[in-house]
Amino acid sequence: MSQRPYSIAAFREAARTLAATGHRLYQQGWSPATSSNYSIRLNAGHAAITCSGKDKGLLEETDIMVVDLQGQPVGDGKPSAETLLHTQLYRRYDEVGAVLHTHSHATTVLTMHWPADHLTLEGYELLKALEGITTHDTRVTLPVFDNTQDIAELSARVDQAMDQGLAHHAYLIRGHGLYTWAADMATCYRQLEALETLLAIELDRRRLG
Ligand SMILES: CSC[C@@H](O)[C@@H](O)C(=O)COP(=O)(O)O
Ligand SMILES: [Zn+2]
Repeated sequence: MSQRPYSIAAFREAARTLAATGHRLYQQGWSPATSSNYSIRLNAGHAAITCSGKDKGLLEETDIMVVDLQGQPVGDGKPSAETLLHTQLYRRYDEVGAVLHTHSHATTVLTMHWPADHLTLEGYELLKALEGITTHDTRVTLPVFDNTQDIAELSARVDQAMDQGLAHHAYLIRGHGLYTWAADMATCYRQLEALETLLAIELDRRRLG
């Protein structure tokens, strides 16, 4: 009998956390129409991730599966179409323990209406919700990558940008959404909530002119 390459207890806890996270993010309006994907690292070589095409407002523990860090399924299930954007982060940074991806109104309008390849958040107290930031007197630059259906190609572009020192807490994909990552899900959720709130504020401020 072959042994699972991860702890079943760790998987069950991750599946519970991911399902609850989906409910919260759906209620915020940041994960509509089956969009978004979420993951938690299980160990050095595996992550629990949402299966593809699931309604995040109704997400269940059975909608979570395991992939290796090459993005290959371990066991049954069809992993998120964007799995490689998660595994790129887990492979690159040993300290990353959770990844969240959302499709909010604000990230979509900001990246579709303004053609810039980055978006800057500066001077906001809420930036202190991001890992490692201790003052409002700071600037966070989020790279904006053009969207594609070739996720392997996009994950290579993200990796190259990180080689150049870009993308410390999060990045945006044009007309698509936000990816953010942190050491654990509580930190990652806090960071996501801060970023989505600040991006909605940024959109309002630009509308006001
Ligand atoms: C339903 S449109 C959104 C998808 O194309 C995709 O961007 C997404 O976030 C969800 O894909 P999934 O394969 O369910 O993880
Ligand atoms: Zn997406």
